[in-house]
Amino acid sequence: MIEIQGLTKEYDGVRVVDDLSFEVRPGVVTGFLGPNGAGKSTTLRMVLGLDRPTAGRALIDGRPYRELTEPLRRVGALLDAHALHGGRTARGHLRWLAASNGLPDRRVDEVLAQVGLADAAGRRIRGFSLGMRQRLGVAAALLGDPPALLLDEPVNGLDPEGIRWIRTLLRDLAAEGRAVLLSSHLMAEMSLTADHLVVIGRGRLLADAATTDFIDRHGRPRIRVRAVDPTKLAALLGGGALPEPGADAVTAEPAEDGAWEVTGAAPERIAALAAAHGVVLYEIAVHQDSLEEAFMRMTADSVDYRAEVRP
Ligand SMILES: Nc1ncnc2c1ncn2[C@@H]1O[C@H](COP(=O)(O)OP(=O)(O)OP(=O)(O)O)[C@@H](O)[C@H]1O
Repeated sequence: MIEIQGLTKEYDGVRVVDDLSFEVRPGVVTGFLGPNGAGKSTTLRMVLGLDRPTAGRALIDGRPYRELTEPLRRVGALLDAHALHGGRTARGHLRWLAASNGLPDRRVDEVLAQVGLADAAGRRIRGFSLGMRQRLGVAAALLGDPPALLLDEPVNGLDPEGIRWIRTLLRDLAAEGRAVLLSSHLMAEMSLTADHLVVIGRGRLLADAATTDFIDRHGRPRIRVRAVDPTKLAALLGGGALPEPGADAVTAEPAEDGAWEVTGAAPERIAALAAAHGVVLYEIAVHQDSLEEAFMRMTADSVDYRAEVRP
């Protein structure tokens, strides 16, 4: 379990992480999202004791990272896949890490196999592709078999097979009861991997919710409608038949192939209206926004919100 409590970081008087509080719970993949410069990496560095908070604290199993006696057994991290000694072999790098952290040598070959690098174990890291470096970084994070994992952009540089591999790996690690925190800008991937989302903007917490709840809350379902006679449908929906007095904003816009897209009205109501006007529908389908659309809408809202609270 990772607990972030009132975490704050200022650089030269500028707050880049601002009173942030959230938990990364065991058994769950938590996605950590935010626009560029939102403060994600700074937060992860503070959790790992690489940066000192200006205020607040980050706890791993109840203790700050710097107080952990065997840190690699408590938390594994992938921060920057480039920060590797190129002259070492993959196995050499992991053996050095295991030895300096009091971890059994047998773990080295176990994690190399787990990340699919067994065949490249004896090769020097400088010849590794970015994807191979990412896998080696994941191997290092897993070396101490830790109950918590932090991964900053782990799919960076991975091909589609690698992306699928990491998704399955992270979901399996969470299913084993580990707490997994994952940052990524790839929204489609995030929506497939993360059960829970923590979203920050300019260092502040914007959302802490189950992924499905986040999309339901910030996405806007659209109802796609098609009729046997598109002209009749256009006359009905384009003629403003849908909005009722006092109703929430209802929009009806033409889409391709004579279809219309309606927001703000229930599908039952659209079907009933069409039936009442003798318009025969042959398609009526609800489309929920993707995580990306929900995220864009949410962070756009947050810009307005910040404009209100910050002069
Ligand atoms: N050592 C530092 N000194 C001064 N400012 C810093 C330092 N490290 C980060 N910052 C600033 O803090 C802010 C947050 O940066 P951070 O890298 O944490 O964001 P991020 O959410 O990880 O962004 P990205 O998605 O681009 O990786 C940025 O404005 C950055 O310029």
